[in-house]
Amino acid sequence: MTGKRIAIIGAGPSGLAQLRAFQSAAAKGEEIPEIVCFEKQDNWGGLWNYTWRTGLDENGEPVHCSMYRYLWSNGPKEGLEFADYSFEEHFGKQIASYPPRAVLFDYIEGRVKKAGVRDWVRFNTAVRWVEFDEDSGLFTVTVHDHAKDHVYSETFDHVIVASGHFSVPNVPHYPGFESFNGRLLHAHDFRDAREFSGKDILVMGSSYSAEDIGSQCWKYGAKSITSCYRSAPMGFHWPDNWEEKPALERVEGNTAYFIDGTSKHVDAIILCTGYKHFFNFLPDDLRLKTANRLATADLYKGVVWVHNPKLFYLGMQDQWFTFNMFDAQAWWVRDAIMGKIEIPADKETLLEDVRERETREEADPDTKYAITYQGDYIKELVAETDYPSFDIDGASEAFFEWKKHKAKDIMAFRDNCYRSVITGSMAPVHHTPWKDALDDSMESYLQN
Ligand SMILES: Cc1cc2nc3c(=O)[nH]c(=O)nc-3n(C[C@H](O)[C@H](O)[C@H](O)COP(=O)(O)OP(=O)(O)OC[C@H]3O[C@@H](n4cnc5c(N)ncnc54)[C@H](O)[C@@H]3O)c2cc1C
Repeated sequence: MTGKRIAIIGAGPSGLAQLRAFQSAAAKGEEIPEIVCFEKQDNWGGLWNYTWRTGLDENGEPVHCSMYRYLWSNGPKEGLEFADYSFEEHFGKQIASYPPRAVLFDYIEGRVKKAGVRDWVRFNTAVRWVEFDEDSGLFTVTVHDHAKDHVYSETFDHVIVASGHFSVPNVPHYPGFESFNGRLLHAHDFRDAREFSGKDILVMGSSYSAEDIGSQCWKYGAKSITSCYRSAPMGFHWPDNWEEKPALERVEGNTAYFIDGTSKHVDAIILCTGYKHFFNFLPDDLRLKTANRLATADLYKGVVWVHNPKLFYLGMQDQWFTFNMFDAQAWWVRDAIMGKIEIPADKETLLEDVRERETREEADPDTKYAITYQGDYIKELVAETDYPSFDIDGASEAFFEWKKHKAKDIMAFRDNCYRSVITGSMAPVHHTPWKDALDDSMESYLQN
């Protein structure tokens, strides 16, 4: 141990990447700081730690999970595979490209189980407040240990915020919502598509949640899907009983009225209207305020808080890449903390880096460019650490193919398969159960 103490907030994929990064240095005989990871849930995995609960959890904390019962990987697994722990290593064979939620949870967990870092996590422990003291140069982290029902504080040299940003829903209001005669919910609280079987559903929004929740409801028997957009339609070839409309204007009884003058009877409205970056445990001087974008505000190299470089954030970007990007960030943050990477002392230099990233992002909003942009970002970080280098352009290629396959057949794109850039082997074809089978269990999936 170096004598330093590090607090990690959250044991989702980002926080777990950080644990693995430090453990891999320790495994090479390097002296590492003391690591304490605070996790408010009773298990690790973050959003992938599925719960049926909505609203408050068993401790009275807001439920973190925004995933649903029949959630299957949205992007191809070849775009997110860990470079130091392949799917083949975990499952003993290559698996299909779009696994169900439980399979991805198992994979994420497999690596940290192997690393033996569970003791570094304090479960059922919610971070309540973080403060920085200029004189001592230390952070005080105050937490609530729900198991003991005890609030306590400890000091740390660095804090790494890995608490995610897809849990606090952005909930708009429209006239008539208060007297709507059906079910009205945000995607954060959507759990089981079967609830909407036989119903006319309005899905508000045009991003992944709208696409996927609408598709789920359709596949599990909704009578009709109407989706409405603010800026542009999703533009896929939807089934006959799926209609895209422009923005909602108001609701009266069970009728939704749209700005083009049309209307539709709906039984349920699902708000796929996004999430907020929300950190109620951080004071103004430490709190990230950013839109969901590739170049987050105020983060040097996408991870260092420019106003206090002892504080780091992981996974705060809009996400094309996920697990491998969190790894690239976590390895980089580890090396910055361990003094192997130097963070410029001059704040202006840090801000210049942020501005340069913003300018580059704004130069071309095209999707293909966004994937390349984020791939280049990962390359940049990986080049500075000992994270195993891998074919990031190949991983980007999987995303390009994914976009093409979605455009071709949005309801069956998950039947496609891609080549692993880590092991080089091709994923087997798997026909996802999109019409009849409700079985998304890991056992059933792995039998294919
Ligand atoms: C509906 C949905 C579908 C998705 N599908 C995919 C997909 O198919 N493929 C993909 O790669 N990505 C997907 N994602 C993206 C997802 O963001 C990432 O896969 C990943 O979960 C992000 O990891 P994270 O660790 O940054 O955040 P999270 O997974 O959100 O984990 C954050 C952790 O921090 C903990 N925490 C929060 N606040 C506190 C606190 N105050 N004190 C202590 N602990 C705290 C939480 O309990 C949680 O465990 C999806 C996201 C959503 C919402």
